[in-house]
Amino acid sequence: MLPVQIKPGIYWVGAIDWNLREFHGYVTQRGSTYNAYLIMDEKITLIDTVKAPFAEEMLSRIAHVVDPAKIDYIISNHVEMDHSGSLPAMRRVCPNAKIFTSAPNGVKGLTAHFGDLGYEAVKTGDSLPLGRRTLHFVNTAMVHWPDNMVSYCPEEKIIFSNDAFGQHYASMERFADELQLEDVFFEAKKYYANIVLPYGPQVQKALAAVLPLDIEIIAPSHGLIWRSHLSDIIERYKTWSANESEEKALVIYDTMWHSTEKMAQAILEGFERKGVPAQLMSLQHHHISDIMTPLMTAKYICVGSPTLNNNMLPTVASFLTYMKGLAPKNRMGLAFGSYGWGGQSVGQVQEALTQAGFEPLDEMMRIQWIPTEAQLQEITERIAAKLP
Ligand SMILES: Cc1cc2nc3c(=O)[nH]c(=O)nc-3n(C[C@H](O)[C@H](O)[C@H](O)COP(=O)(O)O)c2cc1C
Repeated sequence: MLPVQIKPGIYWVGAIDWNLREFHGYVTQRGSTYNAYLIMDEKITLIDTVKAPFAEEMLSRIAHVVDPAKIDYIISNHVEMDHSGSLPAMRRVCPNAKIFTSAPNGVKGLTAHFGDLGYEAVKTGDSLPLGRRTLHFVNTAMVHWPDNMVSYCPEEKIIFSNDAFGQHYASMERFADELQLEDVFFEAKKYYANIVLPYGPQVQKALAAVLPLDIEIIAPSHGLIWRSHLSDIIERYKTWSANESEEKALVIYDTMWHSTEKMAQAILEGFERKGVPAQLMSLQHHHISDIMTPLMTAKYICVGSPTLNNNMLPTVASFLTYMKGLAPKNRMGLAFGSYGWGGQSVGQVQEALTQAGFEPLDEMMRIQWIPTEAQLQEITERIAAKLP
């Protein structure tokens, strides 16, 4: 339970949630961390806290540096409870510490969650002198809640970016460059796809406000800290926030008796024929949050469901609802599936893709009962014919 010094006088004092596997519907195979940071200055300052059950872990790390009762300032960059959940515990330990949060939504949100712990409102342009250092606040509303803000320390060139640039990744290492970078980028992509994707314009606004700053370290509130490869993660955020997709395809489906699966394979072959990288993703084997990662950068999204009691399968409906909420843009969609008599599922999938704003790649593809070889070949040819 040791703190980690990230710069002289600045410590990571967060908590490691090794066993976290589910985060409001997002599968976190690698666990997560809740990152809180302690700045030792004339005003001893804590940036964010940790999820409530981890308050003791955070306090024990702080205690290695300073008596937690001596903390003067607490900055709450984000109301969500994985970062604010230990504010009541901190209030008990240091009753006179000032808690700074965004105006007005940070104050409103923290009050709704924890009652009036005594909050001081700050907004973009405000700065807080700590002694040798200062903190500057930038409101980043809707990246990804209305209250979000980030805190920047110009003397140290550190931005405490809260959820932005974070990843769910439990490890003893604190810096991204201490691990396999591709794994960290992958988790950052999964995080963006499942949490931040609906807020592209707000991310771009936040990037415009923050990127002119002189930054050496990005210290997010989950996962690894960026002290190198800053331009790599920033470039990814620019691409993801612009909803830029690649010539790649996903064929996502569920099936009861494998007919829709055969159609999915035939569609996959169509992409293969035109050299478009494609991935087959069965909803029986892939969690919807894992589908979102490749989906975020794939242009062609094909979704298949057989008909069950006049409806699409619940797994497909669940995926489509989740995807619609995350609102990927600039995509082409295709609905397909097998049926026995009414065959309503395919039209329902088609409607969901239209509602999601996807342009149709082709007419929906419906096959009664078991597809024949000839029908499967026709599917492959139709897909190939539609591709550039
Ligand atoms: C429990 C059950 C309910 C079904 N309900 C419908 C239905 O309401 N309408 C329909 O057209 N087909 C219905 N079917 C038939 C399936 O859609 C058909 O068997 C289809 O080929 C299955 O495709 P799959 O092999 O991809 O699962 C039903 C099948 C089952 C097993």
